[in-house]
Amino acid sequence: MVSLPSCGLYAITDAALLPGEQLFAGVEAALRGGAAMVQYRDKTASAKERRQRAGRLLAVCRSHQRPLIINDDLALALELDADGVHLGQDDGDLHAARAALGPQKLLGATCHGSLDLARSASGSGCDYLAFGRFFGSQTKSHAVPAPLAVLAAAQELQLPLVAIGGISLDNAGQALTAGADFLAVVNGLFGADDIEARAREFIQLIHAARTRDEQPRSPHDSF
Ligand SMILES: Cc1ncc(COP(=O)(O)OP(=O)(O)O)c(N)n1
Ligand SMILES: Cc1nc(C(=O)O)sc1CCOP(=O)(O)O
Ligand SMILES: [Mg+2]
Repeated sequence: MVSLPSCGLYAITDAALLPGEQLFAGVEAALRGGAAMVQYRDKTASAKERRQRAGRLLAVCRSHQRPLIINDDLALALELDADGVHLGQDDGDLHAARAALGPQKLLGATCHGSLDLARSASGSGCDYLAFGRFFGSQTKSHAVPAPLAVLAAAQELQLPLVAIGGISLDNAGQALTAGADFLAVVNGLFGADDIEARAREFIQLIHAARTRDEQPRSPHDSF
């Protein structure tokens, strides 16, 4: 059983950016670069192809002891004994998913910019809450915009918070400062010429933000 890290880079696959064998090489590179978690997201392949690809990705992730989350498809996650599933608002009931997965597997939910959705997801036994999109996304340009302030508001739920949507090296700091624990990235990671190096760059930003947060306040601080 691979558990959820406390923070990090959440690498989400894309069939157009990673065609054919590039899917496996790209995910391997992201993991070598230090990605904390991988999501297999594929809106175009057949059910058979998705089963084959997800099975191979699971082996890749297992070799790095990192969780593989299946997007949308609880049945596939259960069939493959993957590490968990990510469900959006139209992807099925979260309570039922938790019951089917059991307590050990990971369940993530899309909460857009809504604290009410986040509270409900938390009550359904989710392991992390995803918010976004925070920036313009090439992968999903029609995704509903969300304000960064929802990340501060969601701290009350005491679950890991995932920021998604148009995240790049240039704006990642804003999401981290606002309270994100994980950066979920598609194009900003898998669109890079050197995926491993890009993953390392994101992780440096995440670690820098964590280190800043953990620094004790100086006696000269005015707050
Ligand atoms: C980590 C993470 N956050 C949000 C999503 C989006 O899920 P959903 O709203 O179901 O949209 P699709 O990804 O299915 O298009 C996600 N996949 N992962
Ligand atoms: C899959 C997805 N969900 C979103 C949401 O807002 O729920 S945004 C998004 C696309 C993320 O890809 P990129 O990092 O390329 O913008
Ligand atoms: Mg979905």
